[in-house]
Amino acid sequence: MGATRSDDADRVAASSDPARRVVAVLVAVKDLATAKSRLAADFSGPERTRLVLAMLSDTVAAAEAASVVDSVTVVTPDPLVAETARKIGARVFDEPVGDSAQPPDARLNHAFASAAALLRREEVVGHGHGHNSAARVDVIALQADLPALRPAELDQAYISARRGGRSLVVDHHGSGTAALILKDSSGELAPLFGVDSARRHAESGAPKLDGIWPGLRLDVDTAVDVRSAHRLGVGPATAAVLRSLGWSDDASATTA
Ligand SMILES: Nc1nc2c(ncn2[C@@H]2O[C@H](COP(=O)(O)OP(=O)(O)OP(=O)(O)O)[C@@H](O)[C@H]2O)c(=O)[nH]1
Ligand SMILES: C=C(OP(=O)(O)O)C(=O)O
Repeated sequence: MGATRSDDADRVAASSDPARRVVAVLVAVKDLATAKSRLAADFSGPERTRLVLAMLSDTVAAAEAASVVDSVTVVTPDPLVAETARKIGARVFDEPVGDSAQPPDARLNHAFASAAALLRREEVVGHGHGHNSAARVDVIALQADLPALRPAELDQAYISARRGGRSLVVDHHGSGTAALILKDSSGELAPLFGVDSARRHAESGAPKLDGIWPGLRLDVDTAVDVRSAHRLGVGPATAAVLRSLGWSDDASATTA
């Protein structure tokens, strides 16, 4: 949502441009009680909650600042996540509290798939107002825990994504998916997040995008990842939480 794309004049222009594509970022966050369990050995429950919300805030802010992005939507069953997301300008899709018999990855993929389908059914992305049947919606399903994400990384990944289907940004481990991009296609997002998702997304036809995007690829799951992100340079919300936990800003990079 770079400086000029989100104002009213642009929306009017967009509604009269049949070729214009709308780019919607979609972020999924599970309930805070179970989020980031792999950080439990290093951070208390309340610290994890603050960290998850801060990383979400920095991820959403960076996505909102990307020039190619028109809207950011957070899909979550958690009211505090929803409140945080709204405060920073994201839309929220409330997800029904999951069926505990359903495997966690299935819940996540269902949340992404149904939110993507809903976004693409809407005639106008933005705040759901207006009538722009010509709008075509591209979807970037993005991890919620990318505190070192730079807007330009997301711009470059979207621009390099292939048209007519899905593309994949592999995470820093090489096994997970940092982003799944559906561009200029009437096909489905068909998300396959979960263990080994990079391989499964690739095998299902999504090419892996090349690019030096350390912040985009650095999804934070473990304490080692927190340290890597801190060194790379995290956004202001995450920096504030880590500072409050005694982490020195000197350890983090200062480059934008
Ligand atoms: N909306 C929604 N988001 C989910 C769901 N399951 C996982 N997510 C989100 O998807 C991303 C990856 O999920 P996981 O790696 O399973 O969970 P995590 O909280 O990051 O970390 P761990 O608990 O350590 O596995 C995180 O942003 C989660 O919050 C779900 O059922 N619904
Ligand atoms: C669910 C995924 O992420 P994580 O690394 O957070 O488990 C994934 O990469 O598909």
